[in-house]
Amino acid sequence: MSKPTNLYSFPSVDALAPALRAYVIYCQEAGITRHGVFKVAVSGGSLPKTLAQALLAPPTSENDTVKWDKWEIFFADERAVPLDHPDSNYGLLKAELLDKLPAGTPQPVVHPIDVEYLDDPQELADQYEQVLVRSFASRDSVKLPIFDLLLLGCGPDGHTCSLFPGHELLRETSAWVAPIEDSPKPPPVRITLTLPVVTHAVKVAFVATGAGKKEILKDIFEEGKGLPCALVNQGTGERCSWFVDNAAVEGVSYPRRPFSL
Ligand SMILES: O=C(O)[C@H](O)[C@@H](O)[C@H](O)[C@H](O)COP(=O)(O)O
Repeated sequence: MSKPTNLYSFPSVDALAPALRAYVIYCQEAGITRHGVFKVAVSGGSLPKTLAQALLAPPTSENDTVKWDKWEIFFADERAVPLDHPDSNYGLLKAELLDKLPAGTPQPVVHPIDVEYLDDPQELADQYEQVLVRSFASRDSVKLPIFDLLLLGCGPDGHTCSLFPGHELLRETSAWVAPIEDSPKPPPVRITLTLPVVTHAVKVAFVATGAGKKEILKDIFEEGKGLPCALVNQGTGERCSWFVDNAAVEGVSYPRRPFSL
């Protein structure tokens, strides 16, 4: 039986950001040690902004370095829209983070969706799965891709990636990437990593901030209720860490841990 998920709570987003940075750099170093690169997937929503606050801060020591040229960035979920559309998660990450890297920064490899397939969600997902197959193929017997880190958000209904409560996609067992055409959160057509891929990652980090999350965090941490975020917690145990502010966990009885690596 794995140990329980880590819940780290901070007084504010400003206090959370340096811890998130330290955690991401820890995962980066572990990835580089393992296979020379850092394979990370990110969600949309409020995450890219908080991530930017964490990662664009000046380094405080020699070990506190984001090695962008070792990063391979994937999308944990993406909306079926052009890359310059306001709903694009790629566009969001680019605007919030990638475009703000200081001039001369060695660039990460970024894997957006192939917009040629926007009109065919299944093909869009299959093509993105092929991107993963190519990227992870050098690893021994790849039954599932093993991301070094997944950086995820939590929706007010308990969804994560584009895995929504009660949706049949939660029962997907074979695809790595799946289409969804009836997302309750607009826009309706998206692709998403599937639950087996999410729970197979070396580490999973959720970032959830603001009082708007406290009711659902109660459900996720106290009762589970089969919510997608709770399923990730159950499938990953101590490999999963939540970075939240106090407002998001007010009244949640699950024990917080002091942040440490
Ligand atoms: O494309 C998306 O819609 C996101 O990937 C989604 O899974 C998001 O992470 C959550 O909805 C949390 O969003 P907030 O952080 O904005 O609440």
